[in-house]
Amino acid sequence: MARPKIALIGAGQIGGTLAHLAAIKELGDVVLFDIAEGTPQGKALDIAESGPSEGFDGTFKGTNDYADIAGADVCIVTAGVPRKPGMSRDDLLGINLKVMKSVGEGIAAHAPNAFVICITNPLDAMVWALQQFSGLPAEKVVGMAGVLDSARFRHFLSVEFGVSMRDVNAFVLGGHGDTMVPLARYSTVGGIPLPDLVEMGWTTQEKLDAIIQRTRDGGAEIVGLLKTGSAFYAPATSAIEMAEAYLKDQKRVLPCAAYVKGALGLDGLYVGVPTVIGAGGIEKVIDIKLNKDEQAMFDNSVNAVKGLVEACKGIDSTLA
Ligand SMILES: NC(=O)c1ccc[n+]([C@@H]2O[C@H](COP(=O)([O-])OP(=O)(O)OC[C@H]3O[C@@H](n4cnc5c(N)ncnc54)[C@H](O)[C@@H]3O)[C@@H](O)[C@H]2O)c1
Ligand SMILES: O=C(O)C[C@H](O)C(=O)O
Repeated sequence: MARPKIALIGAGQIGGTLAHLAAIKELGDVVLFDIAEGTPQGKALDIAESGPSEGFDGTFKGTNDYADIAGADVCIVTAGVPRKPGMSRDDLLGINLKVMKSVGEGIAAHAPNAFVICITNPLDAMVWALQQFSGLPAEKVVGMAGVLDSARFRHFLSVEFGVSMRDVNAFVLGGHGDTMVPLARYSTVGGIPLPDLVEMGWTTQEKLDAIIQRTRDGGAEIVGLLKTGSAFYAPATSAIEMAEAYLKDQKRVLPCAAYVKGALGLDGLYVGVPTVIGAGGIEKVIDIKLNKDEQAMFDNSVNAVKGLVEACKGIDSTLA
């Protein structure tokens, strides 16, 4: 059977890391696309030349021509601009919306059957716009954010509790911005929910609150340290986890920015929710039950995302 084809739209920091991870995990043949001439070609060749030592098979092509993504099974989109210190993700909306238009048209023309994972910020609005511009089915177009935000939460918790990250599970829902909703009640260490761990005296509510806030600020913390760009290792790993779930029909339960109509009281919006990813793309949105406080935080986040979607419609009248 032929290897799957993975198209990476954007060959910057995340795009290059995605290509390297896809190579090491032997997920398929990789095409790196970018408007910058030489960058995708150089990264593709560099990664291919690591093959003999690493011992992977697969082909790696860099290109500036959308025709080369033809027939891709998965497209992962990082094309656009990252924020700089002092900026919010939302400040990228105008510039990255234009990028989503050209990327959506490129995917529609050459890879209409692909499972598309958007990473470009501001994430929830950009994945919505990408689905609109490409016209692909909503269950095949999804945004990566919840896996990353939850991984940050899990990492901070594992350090606090002094346990393996493998035994920490966490869910962060809502929009990928300052209003994101880390759900303590649905997050566990060794299967024990965080509120119970506070009651047991293993940590304090103050420490847990600080970890939740650090999770919300996780992207900005890295932007502040790097100064010239944003996180790329953990974002790439998170998107590869989603791509692998699709390619191997793993039925993974992952928090993603999915199109939600009906569940969680939503009437057609891309926002972070628990999903099941398998060969059908987003096969299920889990209609998680929230308590009053959680619902208020989720509603606040939903409203922030709705505001960004309206802003997109104001910029590009074809979206209205
Ligand atoms: N969703 C998340 O959790 C998450 C996490 C990290 C970063 N991001 C976002 O991902 C995006 C990419 O981040 P990065 O660090 O890889 O940035 P980067 O600047 O390193 O790479 C972006 C690449 O996009 C290319 N590009 C620009 N316009 C293009 C177009 N029209 N078509 C094709 N390629 C184009 C650029 O040439 C560049 O190589 C940013 O918007 C960033 O904010 C999101
Ligand atoms: O914070 C950013 O600008 C990038 C990304 O959204 C992240 O969370 O790392």
